[in-house]
Amino acid sequence: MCKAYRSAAETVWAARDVDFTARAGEFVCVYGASGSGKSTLLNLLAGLDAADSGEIRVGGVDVGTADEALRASLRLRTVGVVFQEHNLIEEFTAAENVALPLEAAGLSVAEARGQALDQLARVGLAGLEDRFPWQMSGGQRQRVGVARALTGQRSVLLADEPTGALDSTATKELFELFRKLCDDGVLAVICSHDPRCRDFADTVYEVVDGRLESRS
Ligand SMILES: Nc1ncnc2c1ncn2[C@@H]1O[C@H](COP(=O)(O)OP(=O)(O)OP(=O)(O)O)[C@@H](O)[C@H]1O
Repeated sequence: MCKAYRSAAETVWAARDVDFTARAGEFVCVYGASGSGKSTLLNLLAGLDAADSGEIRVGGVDVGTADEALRASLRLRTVGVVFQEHNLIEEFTAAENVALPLEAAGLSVAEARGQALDQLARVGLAGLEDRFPWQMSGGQRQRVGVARALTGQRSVLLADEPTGALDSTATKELFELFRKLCDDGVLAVICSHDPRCRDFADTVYEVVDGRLESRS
């Protein structure tokens, strides 16, 4: 699979001959220099951007040829994304933030809250459901983001520098959570500059000028 950004002045290869497969339960760590193509890779996997050539299959869906409705459905049912900043809605509690995509998918408020509480317990936040983001630590807020990304039985977790705003202890705890979730069957592709990510991963790649080079 290839992806280039072209302008009159230059062509930047953000993904070059990328060829990889990952399975349910696998923790994939991707690292690389700034500008090497990590975010591009995640955006392509999430169907947020389109490749120039090649095929990307996520959970049986060909992301490349899927129309916007199918890609939106993929993000609602299969793939969840976590970013460096938690992107939670400050006026909503943890449970309301996690329930939001479920209500958008058509669940009743009560059903959505029930599933949100299950997901929050899964990420270690039982008892904190009714706190607002500003009443939680950075690590706890990222866990809410992970719970939201996995609602609706989504099983593929993509994260772009999820520990970028966290201290050392919260960083290690988040990697431990990703490991636990993968042991429960989640496929996680985590882009991280933090070398500790590699200690928890099954598979490690370095992105070098858009190429994915195996490091495990
Ligand atoms: N929309 C765009 N238009 C033009 N070039 C782009 C665009 N998006 C990304 N690029 C270029 O593609 C390359 C890969 O960018 P990408 O954001 O994937 O890198 P990254 O490894 O995630 O970097 P960082 O660690 O700094 O976030 C970079 O050279 C970047 O400048």
